[in-house]
Amino acid sequence: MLPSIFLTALKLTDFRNYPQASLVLDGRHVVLTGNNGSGKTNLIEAVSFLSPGRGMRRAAYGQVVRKGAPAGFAVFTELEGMEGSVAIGTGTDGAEGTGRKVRINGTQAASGDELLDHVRVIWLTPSMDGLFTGSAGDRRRFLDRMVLSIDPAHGRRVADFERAMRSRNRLLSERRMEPAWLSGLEEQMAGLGVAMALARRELLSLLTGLIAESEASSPFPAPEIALAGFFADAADAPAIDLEDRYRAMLEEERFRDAAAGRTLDGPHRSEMAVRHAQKDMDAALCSTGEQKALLLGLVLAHARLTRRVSGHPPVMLFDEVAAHLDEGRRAALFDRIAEIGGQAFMTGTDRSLFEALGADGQFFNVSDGRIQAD
Ligand SMILES: Nc1ncnc2c1ncn2[C@@H]1O[C@H](COP(=O)(O)OP(=O)(O)OP(=O)(O)O)[C@@H](O)[C@H]1O
Repeated sequence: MLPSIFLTALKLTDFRNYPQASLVLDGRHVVLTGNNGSGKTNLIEAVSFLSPGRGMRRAAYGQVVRKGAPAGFAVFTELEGMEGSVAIGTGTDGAEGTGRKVRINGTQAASGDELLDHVRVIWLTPSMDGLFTGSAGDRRRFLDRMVLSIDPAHGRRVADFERAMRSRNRLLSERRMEPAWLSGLEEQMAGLGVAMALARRELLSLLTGLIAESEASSPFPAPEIALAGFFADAADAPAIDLEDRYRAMLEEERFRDAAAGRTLDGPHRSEMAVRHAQKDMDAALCSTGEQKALLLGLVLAHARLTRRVSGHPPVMLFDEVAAHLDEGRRAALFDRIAEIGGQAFMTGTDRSLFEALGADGQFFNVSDGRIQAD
């Protein structure tokens, strides 16, 4: 069994509907039950802040601070395995400003990406239900989050590409067509954009290999995933050729992009195509239940890949997942989680959904922003 990194303490201050909350955890799976609106999702959202970005709800800072709180919020965690602590928040530690700050072992991190050196967090939430039928942007973000777990430099790469693209868009919209300025930005976009596409391709190929390995034993349908949109047809072309091609295209399309007010083609428009392999059908055409099962299969494969690449099982957050599975699939989910080996946080309104976990679960009841061992 690979060494696990798990939360031993979680403390919240003025986070969502929690004025104060404190949990002592012992490494078992954490089960949170309670009525609708009690604060179960809020609690695991706090755990999702242990990954770069804005957490599983992509919430703005102002949304997570408890309504009426005198200052900012704080999320404090202690982790076994990294022997240290991670604190995220602002205001309450006397820090100036309103940005979200990350402190690792008491020292402010230069960027949230540093969290990936310590812990990886993966989640599945009801808001992801429409992933296959929803916007390409959501699928691209999901894909890029998966890439981060195998390649922590990916976040910076995407941010730098987008910054260069915004600068190019600004120049074009203002009709400032100075070739030297535009060429410099397009050069950056070509290098970063191709690196983005290659990192995505690598992730999908690793994930596909892993899904093929475990397909026979999985009760969840195997998703077939591929890159769609820009660079999808690039196959195994060398990076240098792709860069040349993209740079030439950007130069050629300056007037078209100026008219549109934005860069129309590029890896910022790529996304992920998912098919139900056994049915040979686009995931978007599958039934709601089949889509949920496909997504669960994808998230579990990603968890296994993260474990293989980082050397530690990820912390896994399953919001309202158990309630949508029949008894057999629920048991299979618990088995899969046990195989992966990391700490899982699971929510549901009904404690009986989790009875099969037995002594592997640490149970809490959540009621109106208060949490008690159950
Ligand atoms: N910034 C905030 N300040 C105070 N309360 C908030 C804030 N943001 C959200 N809430 C409240 O937190 C409550 C609990 O939300 P949460 O999503 O955690 O519920 P839940 O227990 O997961 O419920 P469900 O079973 O319905 O999904 C909601 O009633 C919401 O109004």
